[in-house]
Amino acid sequence: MPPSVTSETTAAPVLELRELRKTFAPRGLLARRRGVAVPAVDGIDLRLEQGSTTALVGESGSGKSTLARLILHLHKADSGEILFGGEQVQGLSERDFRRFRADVQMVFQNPLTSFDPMHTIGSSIKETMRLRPPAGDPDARVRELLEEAGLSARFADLRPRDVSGGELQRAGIARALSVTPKLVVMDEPTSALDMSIQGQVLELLARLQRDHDLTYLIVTHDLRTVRMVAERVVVMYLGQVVEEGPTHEVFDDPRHPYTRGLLYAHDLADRDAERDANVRIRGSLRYPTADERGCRLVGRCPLAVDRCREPQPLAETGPDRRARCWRGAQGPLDTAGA
Ligand SMILES: Nc1ncnc2c1ncn2[C@@H]1O[C@H](COP(=O)(O)OP(=O)(O)OP(=O)(O)O)[C@@H](O)[C@H]1O
Repeated sequence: MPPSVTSETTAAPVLELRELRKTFAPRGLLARRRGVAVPAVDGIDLRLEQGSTTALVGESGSGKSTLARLILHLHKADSGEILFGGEQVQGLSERDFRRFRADVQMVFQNPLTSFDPMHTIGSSIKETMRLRPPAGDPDARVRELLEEAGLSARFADLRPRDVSGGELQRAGIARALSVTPKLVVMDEPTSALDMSIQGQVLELLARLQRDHDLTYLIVTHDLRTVRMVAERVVVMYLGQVVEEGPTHEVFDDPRHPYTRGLLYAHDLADRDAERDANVRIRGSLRYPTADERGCRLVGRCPLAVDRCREPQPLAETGPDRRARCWRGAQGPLDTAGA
Protein backbone atom coordinates (compact mmCIF):
# COMPACT_ATOMS: atom_id res chain seq x y z
CA MET A 1 0.00 0.00 0.00
CA PRO A 2 2.02 2.99 -1.13
CA PRO A 3 1.14 6.26 0.56
CA SER A 4 -1.58 8.14 -1.26
CA VAL A 5 0.13 11.46 -0.69
CA THR A 6 3.82 12.10 -0.96
CA SER A 7 3.89 15.22 1.10
CA GLU A 8 6.91 17.37 1.66
CA THR A 9 5.14 19.68 4.05
CA THR A 10 6.11 19.90 7.68
CA ALA A 11 2.53 19.27 8.88
CA ALA A 12 2.26 17.51 12.24
CA PRO A 13 2.13 13.73 11.93
CA VAL A 14 -1.30 12.15 12.38
CA LEU A 15 -0.03 10.44 15.51
CA GLU A 16 3.05 10.96 17.60
CA LEU A 17 4.08 8.99 20.68
CA ARG A 18 6.74 10.33 23.00
CA GLU A 19 8.44 8.16 25.60
CA LEU A 20 5.28 6.11 26.12
CA ARG A 21 5.47 3.64 28.99
CA LYS A 22 3.17 1.03 30.53
CA THR A 23 3.98 -1.59 33.17
CA PHE A 24 1.47 -4.20 34.28
CA ALA A 25 1.37 -5.74 37.72
CA PRO A 26 3.15 -9.11 37.44
CA ARG A 27 0.86 -12.07 36.83
CA GLY A 28 1.24 -15.80 36.28
CA LEU A 29 4.19 -18.12 35.91
CA LEU A 30 5.99 -15.94 33.38
CA ALA A 31 6.02 -13.02 35.78
CA ARG A 32 7.45 -15.18 38.56
CA ARG A 33 10.33 -16.16 36.28
CA ARG A 34 11.16 -12.53 35.58
CA GLY A 35 14.07 -11.04 37.46
CA VAL A 36 12.62 -7.56 37.23
CA ALA A 37 9.31 -5.97 36.18
CA VAL A 38 9.81 -5.10 32.53
CA PRO A 39 7.34 -2.59 31.13
CA ALA A 40 5.16 -4.03 28.36
CA VAL A 41 5.79 -0.73 26.57
CA ASP A 42 9.06 0.86 27.59
CA GLY A 43 9.64 4.40 26.38
CA ILE A 44 8.32 4.19 22.82
CA ASP A 45 8.63 7.09 20.36
CA LEU A 46 6.67 6.78 17.14
CA ARG A 47 5.47 9.07 14.32
CA LEU A 48 2.78 8.13 11.82
CA GLU A 49 2.58 10.41 8.78
CA GLN A 50 -0.73 11.02 7.06
CA GLY A 51 -1.58 8.48 4.37
CA SER A 52 1.20 6.09 5.40
CA THR A 53 1.14 2.43 6.46
CA THR A 54 3.37 1.35 9.34
CA ALA A 55 3.68 -2.23 10.54
CA LEU A 56 4.46 -3.16 14.13
CA VAL A 57 6.18 -6.54 14.36
CA GLY A 58 7.85 -8.74 16.98
CA GLU A 59 7.33 -12.03 18.78
CA SER A 60 4.38 -12.67 21.08
CA GLY A 61 4.90 -10.69 24.27
CA SER A 62 6.98 -7.93 22.69
CA GLY A 63 4.31 -5.33 23.51
CA LYS A 64 2.64 -4.70 20.14
CA SER A 65 -0.95 -5.11 21.34
CA THR A 66 -0.30 -3.07 24.47
CA LEU A 67 1.04 -0.25 22.32
CA ALA A 68 -2.03 -0.44 20.05
CA ARG A 69 -4.31 -0.41 23.08
CA LEU A 70 -2.53 2.62 24.53
CA ILE A 71 -3.08 4.49 21.25
CA LEU A 72 -6.78 3.58 21.30
CA HIS A 73 -7.02 4.58 24.98
CA LEU A 74 -8.10 1.10 25.97
CA HIS A 75 -5.16 1.22 28.41
CA LYS A 76 -3.92 4.26 30.25
CA ALA A 77 -0.20 4.98 29.88
CA ASP A 78 1.90 5.30 33.07
CA SER A 79 3.88 8.11 31.47
CA GLY A 80 4.70 9.67 28.12
CA GLU A 81 2.66 11.60 25.61
CA ILE A 82 0.22 10.77 22.84
CA LEU A 83 -0.31 13.55 20.31
CA PHE A 84 -3.01 13.32 17.68
CA GLY A 85 -2.80 15.91 14.90
CA GLY A 86 -0.32 17.77 17.11
CA GLU A 87 -2.69 17.90 20.13
CA GLN A 88 -2.10 16.16 23.46
CA VAL A 89 -4.80 13.50 23.77
CA GLN A 90 -4.50 13.42 27.58
CA GLY A 91 -5.62 17.04 27.84
CA LEU A 92 -8.61 16.90 25.47
CA SER A 93 -12.02 18.13 26.59
CA GLU A 94 -14.83 15.55 26.65
CA ARG A 95 -16.14 16.81 23.30
CA ASP A 96 -12.74 16.68 21.64
CA PHE A 97 -12.05 13.26 23.13
CA ARG A 98 -15.24 12.01 21.46
CA ARG A 99 -13.88 13.38 18.18
CA PHE A 100 -10.59 11.55 18.83
CA ARG A 101 -12.50 8.30 19.49
CA ALA A 102 -14.10 8.62 16.04
CA ASP A 103 -10.84 9.64 14.35
CA VAL A 104 -8.99 6.53 15.56
CA GLN A 105 -10.68 3.24 14.66
CA MET A 106 -9.74 -0.40 15.09
CA VAL A 107 -10.10 -3.39 12.79
CA PHE A 108 -9.87 -6.63 14.75
CA GLN A 109 -8.28 -9.97 13.94
CA ASN A 110 -11.44 -11.98 14.41
CA PRO A 111 -14.53 -10.14 13.17
CA LEU A 112 -16.77 -12.85 14.63
CA THR A 113 -15.89 -11.81 18.16
CA SER A 114 -15.98 -8.08 17.43
CA PHE A 115 -19.58 -8.09 16.11
CA ASP A 116 -22.52 -8.63 18.44
CA PRO A 117 -24.03 -11.99 17.35
CA MET A 118 -27.52 -10.84 18.36
CA HIS A 119 -27.53 -7.80 16.10
CA THR A 120 -27.61 -7.42 12.35
CA ILE A 121 -24.48 -6.11 10.67
CA GLY A 122 -26.38 -2.94 9.79
CA SER A 123 -27.36 -2.19 13.38
CA SER A 124 -23.78 -2.82 14.59
CA ILE A 125 -22.49 -0.31 12.04
CA LYS A 126 -25.17 2.19 13.09
CA GLU A 127 -24.16 1.74 16.73
CA THR A 128 -20.57 2.75 15.93
CA MET A 129 -21.85 5.59 13.74
CA ARG A 130 -23.43 7.20 16.81
CA LEU A 131 -19.95 8.50 17.67
CA ARG A 132 -20.12 10.72 14.60
CA PRO A 133 -23.62 10.66 13.09
CA PRO A 134 -23.81 11.07 9.28
CA ALA A 135 -25.51 14.09 7.73
CA GLY A 136 -28.16 12.03 5.89
CA ASP A 137 -30.17 8.85 6.47
CA PRO A 138 -28.12 6.37 8.57
CA ASP A 139 -29.58 3.33 6.74
CA ALA A 140 -28.64 4.76 3.36
CA ARG A 141 -25.14 5.48 4.74
CA VAL A 142 -24.81 1.86 5.95
CA ARG A 143 -25.69 0.57 2.48
CA GLU A 144 -23.20 2.97 0.92
CA LEU A 145 -20.44 1.85 3.32
CA LEU A 146 -21.13 -1.84 2.68
CA GLU A 147 -20.97 -1.27 -1.07
CA GLU A 148 -17.72 0.61 -0.71
CA ALA A 149 -16.34 -2.43 1.15
CA GLY A 150 -17.43 -4.72 -1.71
CA LEU A 151 -20.63 -6.05 -0.10
CA SER A 152 -24.18 -5.69 -1.39
CA ALA A 153 -26.73 -3.70 0.62
CA ARG A 154 -28.52 -6.90 1.71
CA PHE A 155 -25.67 -7.62 4.17
CA ALA A 156 -27.10 -4.91 6.42
CA ASP A 157 -29.91 -7.29 7.41
CA LEU A 158 -27.73 -10.36 8.00
CA ARG A 159 -26.24 -11.51 11.28
CA PRO A 160 -22.51 -12.19 11.76
CA ARG A 161 -23.01 -15.96 11.72
CA ASP A 162 -24.78 -15.85 8.35
CA VAL A 163 -21.77 -14.55 6.42
CA SER A 164 -18.25 -15.80 5.67
CA GLY A 165 -15.13 -14.65 7.55
CA GLY A 166 -13.96 -12.55 4.61
CA GLU A 167 -17.38 -10.90 4.24
CA LEU A 168 -17.51 -10.14 7.95
CA GLN A 169 -14.03 -8.62 7.87
CA ARG A 170 -15.22 -6.38 5.01
CA ALA A 171 -18.19 -5.40 7.20
CA GLY A 172 -15.72 -4.69 10.05
CA ILE A 173 -13.80 -2.39 7.75
CA ALA A 174 -17.07 -0.69 6.68
CA ARG A 175 -17.91 -0.22 10.36
CA ALA A 176 -14.52 1.37 11.07
CA LEU A 177 -15.00 3.75 8.13
CA SER A 178 -18.52 4.70 9.24
CA VAL A 179 -17.15 7.48 11.44
CA THR A 180 -14.71 8.83 8.80
CA PRO A 181 -11.56 8.09 10.82
CA LYS A 182 -8.09 9.42 10.08
CA LEU A 183 -6.12 6.55 11.64
CA VAL A 184 -7.06 2.88 11.50
CA VAL A 185 -5.23 0.50 13.84
CA MET A 186 -5.43 -3.12 12.69
CA ASP A 187 -4.60 -6.18 14.72
CA GLU A 188 -3.72 -9.05 12.35
CA PRO A 189 -6.49 -7.94 9.96
CA THR A 190 -6.14 -10.91 7.59
CA SER A 191 -4.62 -13.73 9.63
CA ALA A 192 -7.99 -15.35 10.46
CA LEU A 193 -8.90 -15.48 6.76
CA ASP A 194 -8.23 -18.06 4.03
CA MET A 195 -5.14 -17.32 1.96
CA SER A 196 -7.28 -16.68 -1.13
CA ILE A 197 -9.31 -14.03 0.70
CA GLN A 198 -6.37 -12.33 2.40
CA GLY A 199 -5.15 -10.69 -0.81
CA GLN A 200 -8.62 -9.36 -1.61
CA VAL A 201 -8.96 -7.77 1.82
CA LEU A 202 -5.50 -6.21 1.54
CA GLU A 203 -6.46 -4.79 -1.86
CA LEU A 204 -9.63 -3.35 -0.36
CA LEU A 205 -7.63 -1.72 2.43
CA ALA A 206 -5.22 -0.22 -0.12
CA ARG A 207 -8.08 1.22 -2.19
CA LEU A 208 -9.81 2.71 0.85
CA GLN A 209 -6.52 4.20 2.01
CA ARG A 210 -6.06 5.96 -1.35
CA ASP A 211 -9.68 7.12 -1.52
CA HIS A 212 -9.82 8.49 2.04
CA ASP A 213 -6.18 9.41 2.70
CA LEU A 214 -6.17 7.05 5.68
CA THR A 215 -3.21 6.33 7.93
CA TYR A 216 -2.74 2.68 8.90
CA LEU A 217 -0.95 1.03 11.80
CA ILE A 218 -0.90 -2.75 11.32
CA VAL A 219 0.05 -5.08 14.17
CA THR A 220 1.09 -8.41 12.72
CA HIS A 221 3.32 -11.46 12.86
CA ASP A 222 3.05 -11.91 9.12
CA LEU A 223 6.22 -10.44 7.65
CA ARG A 224 5.16 -11.28 4.10
CA THR A 225 2.13 -9.03 4.49
CA VAL A 226 4.36 -6.35 5.98
CA ARG A 227 6.58 -6.47 2.91
CA MET A 228 3.55 -6.12 0.65
CA VAL A 229 1.65 -3.36 2.41
CA ALA A 230 3.78 -1.28 4.78
CA GLU A 231 6.26 1.37 3.74
CA ARG A 232 7.58 1.56 7.30
CA VAL A 233 8.25 -1.18 9.81
CA VAL A 234 8.81 -0.93 13.55
CA VAL A 235 10.34 -3.99 15.23
CA MET A 236 9.64 -4.39 18.95
CA TYR A 237 11.36 -6.61 21.50
CA LEU A 238 10.42 -6.68 25.20
CA GLY A 239 8.67 -3.32 25.12
CA GLN A 240 11.35 -1.44 23.18
CA VAL A 241 11.77 -0.51 19.55
CA VAL A 242 14.89 -2.38 18.42
CA GLU A 243 14.75 -1.30 14.79
CA GLU A 244 12.66 0.92 12.54
CA GLY A 245 12.81 2.31 9.04
CA PRO A 246 11.56 1.92 5.47
CA THR A 247 10.41 -1.69 5.13
CA HIS A 248 12.41 -2.62 2.04
CA GLU A 249 15.63 -1.21 3.55
CA VAL A 250 15.12 -2.93 6.89
CA PHE A 251 14.25 -6.24 5.22
CA ASP A 252 17.16 -6.06 2.75
CA ASP A 253 19.75 -4.93 5.29
CA PRO A 254 18.54 -5.51 8.86
CA ARG A 255 20.75 -3.75 11.42
CA HIS A 256 19.54 -5.53 14.54
CA PRO A 257 20.19 -9.27 14.96
CA TYR A 258 16.62 -9.62 16.24
CA THR A 259 15.18 -8.25 12.99
CA ARG A 260 17.47 -10.52 11.00
CA GLY A 261 16.45 -13.50 13.13
CA LEU A 262 12.76 -12.76 12.59
CA LEU A 263 13.25 -12.54 8.82
CA TYR A 264 15.23 -15.77 8.90
CA ALA A 265 12.56 -17.55 10.91
CA HIS A 266 9.98 -16.44 8.34
CA ASP A 267 12.09 -17.69 5.42
CA LEU A 268 12.65 -14.13 4.25
CA ALA A 269 16.43 -14.34 4.44
CA ASP A 270 18.97 -16.64 2.77
CA ARG A 271 19.15 -19.91 4.69
CA ASP A 272 21.85 -22.49 5.01
CA ALA A 273 23.25 -24.56 7.86
CA GLU A 274 26.41 -22.50 8.28
CA ARG A 275 24.48 -19.25 8.39
CA ASP A 276 21.95 -20.70 10.80
CA ALA A 277 24.29 -20.48 13.79
CA ASN A 278 25.06 -16.79 13.14
CA VAL A 279 21.54 -15.71 12.50
CA ARG A 280 19.05 -17.76 14.46
CA ILE A 281 17.69 -16.22 17.68
CA ARG A 282 17.87 -18.88 20.37
CA GLY A 283 15.13 -19.92 22.78
CA SER A 284 12.15 -17.77 23.71
CA LEU A 285 11.54 -14.38 25.37
CA ARG A 286 13.80 -14.01 28.36
CA TYR A 287 13.40 -11.11 30.74
CA PRO A 288 16.55 -9.34 31.93
CA THR A 289 17.51 -9.52 35.59
CA ALA A 290 17.81 -6.39 37.73
CA ASP A 291 21.57 -6.07 37.15
CA GLU A 292 21.33 -6.38 33.36
CA ARG A 293 21.31 -2.94 31.76
CA GLY A 294 22.43 -3.79 28.24
CA CYS A 295 20.75 -5.20 25.17
CA ARG A 296 17.68 -7.23 26.15
CA LEU A 297 18.46 -9.83 23.50
CA VAL A 298 21.88 -10.62 24.93
CA GLY A 299 21.03 -14.13 26.20
CA ARG A 300 19.56 -15.15 22.84
CA CYS A 301 21.66 -13.28 20.31
CA PRO A 302 24.13 -15.30 18.21
CA LEU A 303 26.41 -12.25 17.90
CA ALA A 304 26.46 -11.21 21.58
CA VAL A 305 29.78 -10.06 23.07
CA ASP A 306 30.69 -8.19 26.27
CA ARG A 307 29.99 -4.79 24.75
CA CYS A 308 26.32 -5.80 24.36
CA ARG A 309 25.98 -5.75 28.15
CA GLU A 310 26.22 -1.95 28.07
CA PRO A 311 23.06 0.11 27.44
CA GLN A 312 22.23 0.29 23.73
CA PRO A 313 20.65 3.50 22.44
CA LEU A 314 18.40 3.55 19.37
CA ALA A 315 21.05 4.85 16.96
CA GLU A 316 20.71 6.29 13.44
CA THR A 317 21.66 3.70 10.85
CA GLY A 318 20.68 5.76 7.80
CA PRO A 319 18.18 8.41 6.72
CA ASP A 320 15.02 7.77 8.74
CA ARG A 321 16.40 4.46 10.06
CA ARG A 322 17.39 3.45 13.58
CA ALA A 323 18.59 0.30 15.35
CA ARG A 324 19.34 -0.47 19.01
CA CYS A 325 22.61 -2.31 18.36
CA TRP A 326 26.16 -0.94 18.35
CA ARG A 327 27.06 -3.41 15.62
CA GLY A 328 24.22 -2.36 13.34
CA ALA A 329 25.11 1.30 13.89
CA GLN A 330 28.54 0.57 12.35
CA GLY A 331 27.24 -1.08 9.19
CA PRO A 332 25.66 -4.25 7.81
CA LEU A 333 25.62 -7.04 10.41
CA ASP A 334 27.81 -9.42 8.43
CA THR A 335 30.64 -6.91 8.10
CA ALA A 336 30.69 -5.12 11.49
CA GLY A 337 33.48 -6.44 13.69
CA ALA A 338 33.16 -7.54 17.29
N1 LIG B 1 -3.76 -6.83 30.82
C1 LIG B 1 -2.53 -7.27 31.13
N2 LIG B 1 -2.19 -7.56 32.42
C2 LIG B 1 -0.94 -7.99 32.72
N3 LIG B 1 0.04 -8.16 31.82
C3 LIG B 1 -0.25 -7.90 30.52
C4 LIG B 1 -1.55 -7.46 30.11
N4 LIG B 1 -1.53 -7.28 28.74
C5 LIG B 1 -0.27 -7.60 28.34
N5 LIG B 1 0.48 -7.98 29.41
C6 LIG B 1 1.90 -8.38 29.36
O1 LIG B 1 2.59 -7.39 28.62
C7 LIG B 1 3.59 -7.97 27.80
C8 LIG B 1 3.35 -7.57 26.35
O2 LIG B 1 2.17 -8.19 25.88
P1 LIG B 1 1.45 -7.82 24.50
O3 LIG B 1 0.17 -8.58 24.42
O4 LIG B 1 1.38 -6.35 24.35
O5 LIG B 1 2.49 -8.41 23.44
P2 LIG B 1 2.26 -8.70 21.89
O6 LIG B 1 3.55 -8.41 21.23
O7 LIG B 1 1.08 -7.95 21.40
O8 LIG B 1 1.94 -10.25 21.86
P3 LIG B 1 0.93 -11.02 20.85
O9 LIG B 1 1.60 -10.96 19.51
O10 LIG B 1 0.86 -12.40 21.41
O11 LIG B 1 -0.38 -10.30 20.89
C9 LIG B 1 3.50 -9.47 28.03
O12 LIG B 1 4.47 -9.81 29.00
C10 LIG B 1 2.11 -9.67 28.57
O13 LIG B 1 2.06 -10.78 29.45
